[in-house]
Amino acid sequence: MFRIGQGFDVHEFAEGRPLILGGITIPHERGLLGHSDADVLLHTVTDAALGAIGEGDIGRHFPDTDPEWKDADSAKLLSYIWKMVEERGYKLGNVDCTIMAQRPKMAPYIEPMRNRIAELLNADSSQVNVKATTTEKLGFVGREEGIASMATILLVKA
Ligand SMILES: Nc1ccn([C@@H]2O[C@H](COP(=O)(O)O)[C@@H](O)[C@H]2O)c(=O)n1
Ligand SMILES: C[C@@]1(CO)OP(=O)(O)OP(=O)(O)OC[C@H]1O
Repeated sequence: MFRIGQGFDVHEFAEGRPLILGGITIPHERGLLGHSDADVLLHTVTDAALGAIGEGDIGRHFPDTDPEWKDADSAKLLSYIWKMVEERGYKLGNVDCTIMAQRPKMAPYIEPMRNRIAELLNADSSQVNVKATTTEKLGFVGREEGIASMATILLVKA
C-alpha cells in the first residue's frame, strides 16, 4: 500500500538570521524569517509527510502563535511528524525536493542536506533527492526576497 503527499513553502530573507536548509547551516549574508528556524526545505518534507497520511499541515500541528515553537528546530518538528508516519505503519519509499533560490549556490550543500533528511526519515540517502533551481532572476525568488521549496513524498506500508 502506498500514500503520496506534496509540500510547498516560502520564507522571506531577513538580516541577522542564519540560513538553515535541510538541517544544514549554509554560509550566506542573510537567513530566512520564521517563527521557527525557518528551514523551508524541512517544512516542505514535513508537509508532504502530513499530506501523505491525511493529517493536515505543519501549521496545524505546530501553530506559529504558540511560543513553544518559537525558534524551533525544524528537524525536531519533522522527527515528531515522522514518528506519526511510522506509528501508522509506513516507511519512506522516496522523497524528491526542489529548492528555488537565486542565491546562494546550493550545489556544495546538496549531499549534506540529502544525508540529514535521510537520517531524519530513518532511510537511506538513495531514497532522498534534493535539487535546486534559480528562477532566472524572475519573481520574488529571482529578486532574492526569499526562498521557496517543494517536496513530493511516497510512503510505503512497512
Ligand atoms: N541556488 C541554486 C540554484 C541552482 N543551482 C544549480 O545550478 C543549476 C542551474 O540552475 P538554473 O536555475 O539555471 O537551471 C541547477 O540545476 C542546480 O544544479 C544551485 O546549486 N543553487
Ligand atoms: C513552523 C512554524 C511553527 O514554528 O512556523 P514558521 O517557521 O513561521 O513556518 P511556516 O511554514 O510559516 O508555518 C509553520 C509554523 O507554524
